[in-house]
Amino acid sequence: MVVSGNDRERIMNGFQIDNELLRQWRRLALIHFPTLCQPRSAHSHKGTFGTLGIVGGAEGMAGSITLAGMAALHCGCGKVWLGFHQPALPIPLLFQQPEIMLSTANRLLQRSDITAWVIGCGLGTETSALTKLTECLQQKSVVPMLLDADALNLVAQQPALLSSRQNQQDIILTPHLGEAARLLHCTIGEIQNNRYQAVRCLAEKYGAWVVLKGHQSLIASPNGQVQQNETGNAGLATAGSGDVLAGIIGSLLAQRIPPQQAVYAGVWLHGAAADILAASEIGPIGLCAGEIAAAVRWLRNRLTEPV
Ligand SMILES: NC(=O)C1=CN([C@@H]2O[C@H](COP(=O)(O)OP(=O)(O)OC[C@H]3O[C@@H](n4cnc5c(N)ncnc54)[C@H](OP(=O)(O)O)[C@@H]3O)[C@@H](O)[C@H]2O)[C@@H](O)CC1
Ligand SMILES: Nc1ncnc2c1ncn2[C@@H]1O[C@H](COP(=O)(O)OP(=O)(O)O)[C@@H](O)[C@H]1O
Ligand SMILES: [Mg+2]
Repeated sequence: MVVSGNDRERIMNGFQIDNELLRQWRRLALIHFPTLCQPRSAHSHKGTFGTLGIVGGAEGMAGSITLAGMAALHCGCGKVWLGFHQPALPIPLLFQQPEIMLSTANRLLQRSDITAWVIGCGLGTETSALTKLTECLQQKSVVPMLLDADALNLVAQQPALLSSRQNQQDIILTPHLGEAARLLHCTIGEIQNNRYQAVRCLAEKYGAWVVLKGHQSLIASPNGQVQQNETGNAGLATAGSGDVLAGIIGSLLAQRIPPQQAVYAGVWLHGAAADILAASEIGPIGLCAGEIAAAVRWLRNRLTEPV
């Protein structure tokens, strides 16, 4: 592919982005998420960038926890521990029994180095998951926690699960329209027609940050302030892109970025990565989780360069 010689386009690692757009994004990031624009110290080590604990990956859904973990590392956190399913150990399917998975999650819960949690990627909804979720929520060390997918479905069944948590302000919920409808006990159509009211209602009901995912996702703060995200495209309409978002936001939380920055930055990076891919030779159709995570990494590195 012939690349125009002027400074408007730049091909790096297979990604292309208009330099003026990149300058705009850098200026926006410097204002709204300045932490993302700081280059790394030469003396950093993996502990510098925090540890994300991910609980999920129930039988048959190991992919979701792996996608979230991969995305988290691409977005810069130092370590990721997966509870329930250890993809590094090729556990044959027959060994993916709840008791084995629970023992893995129990070991994870004992760790003292976890700086943020993601609960729910493929959590499944059998009672052991509920037990695990409850224990995670009541963790003595109150670190930020993102709930996605089946964790949201469990909270929809048992709203009191969240009330046990001391500081709701460091909880992030990331429902798509289907999960939001379950949380609000209404139809998807009602959510679709009243997105701002729905996301605000969820944030106030649970006292948490809420991302109502979809085209131009909405983000509500615990006190009901709503912002609309302007990045992203329909290339994200593929299975796993929500798990990747959970990994991205979880990664930023694990890096000790405050929830209000981590939520906005995570949703913005996720959509911007999809926009980079859609504008490249790849095109918008069928973006896969690995490409989105790689584009997030590429963009994070560009944001640390001078405007
Ligand atoms: N590789 C793996 O292991 C993966 C595992 N995963 C794990 O699978 C679990 C189930 O997650 P899930 O989102 O696939 O199913 P679920 O929440 O029951 O939604 C289906 C229902 O809701 C609707 N609906 C959904 N989205 C909507 C939207 N945006 N806007 C509107 N409607 C929407 C949808 O509508 P329909 O398809 O009927 O049009 C249907 O009615 C979860 O734990 C997740 O982590 C996945 O992450 C993928 C990769
Ligand atoms: N048409 C679209 N435009 C922009 N973003 C989209 C679109 N469709 C889906 N997305 C994004 O993709 C992700 C889908 O999340 P989710 O449905 O939970 O996926 P999964 O559970 O399969 O990983 C969300 O972040 C959502 O905002
Ligand atoms: Mg999902």
